[in-house]
Amino acid sequence: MKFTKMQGIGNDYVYVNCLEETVENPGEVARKVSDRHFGIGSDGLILIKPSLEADFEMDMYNSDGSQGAMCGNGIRCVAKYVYDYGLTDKDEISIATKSGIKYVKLQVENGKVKTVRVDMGAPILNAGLIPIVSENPQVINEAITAGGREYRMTGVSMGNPHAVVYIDDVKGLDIEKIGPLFETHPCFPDRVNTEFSRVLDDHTVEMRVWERGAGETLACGTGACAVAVASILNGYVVKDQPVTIKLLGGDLEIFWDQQKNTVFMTGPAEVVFDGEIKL
Ligand SMILES: N[C@H](CCC[C@H](N)C(=O)O)C(=O)O
Repeated sequence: MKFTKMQGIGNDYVYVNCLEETVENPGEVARKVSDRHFGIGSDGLILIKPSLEADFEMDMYNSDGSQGAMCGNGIRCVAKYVYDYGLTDKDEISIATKSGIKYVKLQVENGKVKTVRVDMGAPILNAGLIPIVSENPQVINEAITAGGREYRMTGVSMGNPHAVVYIDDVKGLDIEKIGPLFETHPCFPDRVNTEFSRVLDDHTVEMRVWERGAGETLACGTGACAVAVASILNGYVVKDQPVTIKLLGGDLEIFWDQQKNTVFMTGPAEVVFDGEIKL
């Protein structure tokens, strides 16, 4: 199977052009190729497919083989792939995902995509739709107990579920211990991606993420969007202006246009190498 390894601020996936390759049992393939010792090494597998409703389709799988509904760092790399590898010459493209069609704008330099701006769509705040079990219609700064400690969380879906938790010491967090406790917490029926965040100033938030189905990754695009939305809802950062989200792998610029109620994410996408693997 031919593949291209790509990364968006360190959130790395194996990309397969399914206009040329056929991938049977993608969940199993994701588990196999993601292994950083016996496989290629990645946070998961992303299939680039033809689409009848959009220019292309993105089909994303976490490293545990579970299918994700949306992937922010992944969609930027899909956009780069289809332009740089000659599948399109358009600099504005539509990509169908399990959480709807997303529209992306490419910033091209010397014939290659450098950065991508994605319209990530409207944040979903209704608890039942995220989903988060709560007696409140929205989960804003709500108490949750995990590992015998109480945290305050804000729930946001960007097509996939996120719990944004504000803590004082992001760098020193034992995320390997607390991350799984959130991921499998009974109040998240579909599991959850958890962003452990600290507000640095009224335009900047730092975060680390424990991803559903992948563990700690260096970055999470949908998670960065969730953190920006949660930080605005809690009044921690300015409204109607871009917010910088600082992740282990780099920064993303997030702008929640509350007039249009849609979230824009802007960031880089890089090719690491092309390869072929015998499955
Ligand atoms: N683990 C996520 C999918 C990947 C999201 C993340 N890598 C991003 O960039 O948005 C989930 O199961 O919902």
